[in-house]
Amino acid sequence: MRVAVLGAGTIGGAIAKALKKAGYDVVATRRRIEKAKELLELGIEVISDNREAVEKADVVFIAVKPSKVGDVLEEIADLIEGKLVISVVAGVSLKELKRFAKAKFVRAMPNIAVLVGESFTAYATELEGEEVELVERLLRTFGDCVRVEEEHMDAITGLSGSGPAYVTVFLEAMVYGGLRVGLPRDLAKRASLQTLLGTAKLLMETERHPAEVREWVITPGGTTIDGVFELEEGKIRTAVMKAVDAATKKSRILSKRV
Ligand SMILES: NC(=O)C1=CN([C@@H]2O[C@H](COP(=O)(O)OP(=O)(O)OC[C@H]3O[C@@H](n4cnc5c(N)ncnc54)[C@H](O)[C@@H]3O)[C@@H](O)[C@H]2O)C=CC1
Ligand SMILES: O=C(O)[C@@H]1CCC=N1
Repeated sequence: MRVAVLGAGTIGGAIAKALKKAGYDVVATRRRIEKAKELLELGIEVISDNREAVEKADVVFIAVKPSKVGDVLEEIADLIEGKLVISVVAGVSLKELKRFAKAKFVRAMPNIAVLVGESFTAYATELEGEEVELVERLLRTFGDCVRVEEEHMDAITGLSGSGPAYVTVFLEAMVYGGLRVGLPRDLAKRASLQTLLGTAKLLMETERHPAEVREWVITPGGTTIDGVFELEEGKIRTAVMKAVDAATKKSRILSKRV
């Protein structure tokens, strides 16, 4: 099966790599081919002609910026009639996509953890049966994947699409916390990262509520409660909720700019 990835930038490049690693034949396009050295080294064909890429492909991923998706779809409209086209473009609805071409569209939202096979990818589509099975086979090469109602896609974008950026802010703050109390940089980073990974794994494997796991850590009168007290004073919960809300709202208005 041959897959075209139009717009092999940050996420498109990650998608091309994941598909190639899973054994798919991948052709990718981007404006400046000289920036795609890593993809070429992996045996991914990189060209600048979207029409040539689509002609050769069974499935097409679109990973250009929201402001470019209309132009790209207009350019390839006749070639994607009846073809499976998966858009990972933030904020652009199935209805918008269908305005440009008669393709079998899927709206998906992965995150940058595609690079390590640990994305959370949600997708919405009107397709059924074997076509959805193919979509899932492709998206599973990125990590976990779930079908959702399209009404959730902007919120998914604001939560898990943008989420790695929020987590890195928190992680960096933890490392700085370690530096502040005198830990060497490497040790502070290693301790913070493993704590994040271990806590995520613990919550996933035990399926416990985060509050319950927090109670396991807080020894009455001990160290953790003093740390948690400071976090609550810094209003970390409202800060994170506001971040997700702002990114979701932005996703909702992006589609008006296509
Ligand atoms: N960066 C991320 O973590 C995620 C991004 N997305 C979505 O993916 C899309 C791309 O985002 P990024 O990868 O961050 O941006 P980017 O700027 O890194 O990548 C865009 C790529 O599109 C290429 N491009 C521009 N015009 C083109 C055209 N006419 N034909 C072919 N290629 C063209 C550019 O050369 C560039 O390589 C956006 O719509 C964004 O909403 C979705 C999920 C996660
Ligand atoms: O920042 C953005 O618009 C894209 C969508 C989700 C992650 N990055």
